[in-house]
Amino acid sequence: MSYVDEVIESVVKKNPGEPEFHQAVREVLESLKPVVDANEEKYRKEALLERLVEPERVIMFRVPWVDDNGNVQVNKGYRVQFNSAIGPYKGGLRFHPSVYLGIIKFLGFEQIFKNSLTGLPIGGGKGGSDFDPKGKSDREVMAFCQSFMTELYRHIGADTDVPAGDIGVGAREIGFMFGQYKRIRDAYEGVLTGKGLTYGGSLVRTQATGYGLLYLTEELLKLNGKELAGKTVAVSGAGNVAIYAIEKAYQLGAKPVTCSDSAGWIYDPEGIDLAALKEIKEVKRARLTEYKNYRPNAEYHEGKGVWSVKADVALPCATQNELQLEDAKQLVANGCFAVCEGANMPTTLEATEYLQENGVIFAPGKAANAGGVATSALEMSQNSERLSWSFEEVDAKLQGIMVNICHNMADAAKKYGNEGNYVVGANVAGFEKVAEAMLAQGIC
Ligand SMILES: NC(=O)C1=CN([C@@H]2O[C@H](COP(=O)(O)OP(=O)(O)OC[C@H]3O[C@@H](n4cnc5c(N)ncnc54)[C@H](OP(=O)(O)O)[C@@H]3O)[C@@H](O)[C@H]2O)C=CC1
Ligand SMILES: O=C(O)CCC(=O)C(=O)O
Repeated sequence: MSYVDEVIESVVKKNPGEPEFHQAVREVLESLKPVVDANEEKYRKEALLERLVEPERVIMFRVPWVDDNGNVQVNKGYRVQFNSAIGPYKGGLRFHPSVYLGIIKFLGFEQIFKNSLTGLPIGGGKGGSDFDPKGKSDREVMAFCQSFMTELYRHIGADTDVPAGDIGVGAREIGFMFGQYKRIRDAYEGVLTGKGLTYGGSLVRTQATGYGLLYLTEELLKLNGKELAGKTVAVSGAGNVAIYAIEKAYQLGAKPVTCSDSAGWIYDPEGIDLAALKEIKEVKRARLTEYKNYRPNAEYHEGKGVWSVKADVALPCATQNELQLEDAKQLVANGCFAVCEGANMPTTLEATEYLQENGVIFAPGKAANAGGVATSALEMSQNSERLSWSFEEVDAKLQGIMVNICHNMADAAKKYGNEGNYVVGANVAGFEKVAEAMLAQGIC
């Protein structure tokens, strides 16, 4: 059995009941085989892969809070500090009822390579809770966030671990958590990113993941002799990533025609009405059923279905494993030629293989959605120097980072004989720096 297969087998055995974590490890390690084969003796001697797949620290805690009826509620809280070889742990917090340890571990593991790809000094971490902010009052969300931070504060810090948002965690939640950290620690520091602009946030962070996704998509299409302008785009999700992906798609001359939430999806052949979408999701925090009030001619369907629409480019921006083999088949049959992942691991392994085998340009999330965390790292830099950069300056840096990621993953794929396989390219390019740093730092 190869070294890679041995480690995958042991991960499955040692981490039972965590299929998303197994999936993420398998995707990364399988594609690293050429690099691992070339360095097997050294890596085995140092147990490099065994250390890579084991988080440096896992923190799990109780989060008690009182709801608006005076009842005590209890949620689970997590922070997985996965790898600090190249910098302080960095990665978002997810508040969603589906959260359990396996989800946080898969996200933390992905984050190691994504953060490395940005070229910035940030390690990999992730956290969250099974708390569902949907339908809760602002006071309930505040009570939860304050309780969550009352435990988390002792494990994080501007130079140790810097959380940010993810599903269910936006500016409101970050604000409540920042306030509580400051109060307990008596320290005004850049301990979270995605902060509001009045208290240390960075311009462009709100837009960064969606914008970055489109910057990378445009560059990757160019590399493949195609262009984004004039193309029809299918987007899933209706949250932070999806909204700003749609905004930048318009700015780059494309036409986004779909979006979705966990209840249903919209097909608007005239192009998604961005102002309506922002009002429904960012202001009213309402369901997509409301979209018909703004655009009576658009279609609303319950359940899943975004990938059945005819589109040139698909941008999954909702959640893990939302694009499955049957969806991939529909996309290919409808002439889709590029899939770039805005969400983390939205495409199953079988669907990814099918898309690649059918000549679809496929950009994995750890490269395509790295603009969010990259801009978070720019927020950390601004906090450290106690300065704020202009929108244009941060946006230009973001664009430069995404273009670099695109070329680095394409070059790495080519170097290891897998030209055009950007899954291999992104994993190899992200891994090489982390591996070198881990080897240089000894057994730790
Ligand atoms: N925010 C960021 O900077 C970054 C986010 N990502 C990834 O992008 C994805 C989206 O995150 P973000 O936009 O921030 O999150 P949001 O919470 O802002 O939006 C998530 C969207 O996806 C939908 N969704 C979430 N879970 C499910 C589910 N189980 N089934 C169907 N739909 C679902 C939500 O619908 P509903 O409202 O009905 O729940 C919502 O429309 C995630 O995979 C996240 O990890 C990656 C890099 C950075
Ligand atoms: O901005 C960050 O620190 C993290 C963003 C994130 O959660 C992600 O990249 O998946």
